[in-house]
Amino acid sequence: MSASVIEVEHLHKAYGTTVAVDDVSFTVGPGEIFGILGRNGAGKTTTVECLIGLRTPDRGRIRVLGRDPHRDHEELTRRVGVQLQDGQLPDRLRVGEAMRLYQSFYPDPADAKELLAQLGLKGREKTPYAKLSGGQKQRLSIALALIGRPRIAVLDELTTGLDPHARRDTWDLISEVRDQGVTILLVTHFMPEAERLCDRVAVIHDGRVLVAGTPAELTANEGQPTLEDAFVTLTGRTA
Ligand SMILES: Nc1ncnc2c1ncn2[C@@H]1O[C@H](COP(=O)(O)OP(=O)(O)OP(=O)(O)O)[C@@H](O)[C@H]1O
Repeated sequence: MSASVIEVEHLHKAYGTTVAVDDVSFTVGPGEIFGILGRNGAGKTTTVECLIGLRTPDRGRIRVLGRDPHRDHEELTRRVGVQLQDGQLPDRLRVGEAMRLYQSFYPDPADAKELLAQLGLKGREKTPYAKLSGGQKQRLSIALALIGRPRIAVLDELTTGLDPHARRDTWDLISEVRDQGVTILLVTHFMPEAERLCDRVAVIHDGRVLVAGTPAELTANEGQPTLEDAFVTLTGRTA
């Protein structure tokens, strides 16, 4: 028996001769906001894609809510919300239509109007996806990740492209979502976001976990003033 909602043990994944993930292990507890940090190409996306069943690991064991992401993909799809990357929705799909479409995938979806208002998209229901600004697209992708009332939300580059006001509103929303018991996996290079939101983080470098702990532990262990300084020191040292 384990209390973890996400367990990754000795994950390994290569693309041909490129080893993207090389023996990555970590666990995430219920209601935690867990950050996966790393430079470009570190192996973050590959790790997350294995976690949500989009890729099959070469080796290692993954359990999400006690299930195997590959074998139990369909069941997990209903319980894990994933933020889409830019450009993954049809240009002509309207905001309200996208929300209704995603609501139809889940047994007990959240209220679309309320969620859009929380994300600053009130009154945008009739706007086609292509006519949204970059920040509005980003906020719609967060709304779609949360519409199914997931047990786990996987958020990749949560606030990239958002202005400071929208970013702070989004951070507040994510904190509220977590307070409702949702576990959050946050993939980011934006250290102030990780410092502000994450209970624990893992720094991935060249497909391996360099360190894991609270942002305060990592910062203190490196003797640095901020998580960003600690991150640069840690990942620069091994470059
Ligand atoms: N589909 C693919 N085919 C071949 N190589 C890939 C593929 N996807 C990723 N890679 C390689 O695997 C390594 C890890 O990539 P990954 O996308 O997991 O990193 P990342 O940490 O998410 O990077 P970024 O922050 O730039 O998104 C990189 O060397 C990348 O070039």
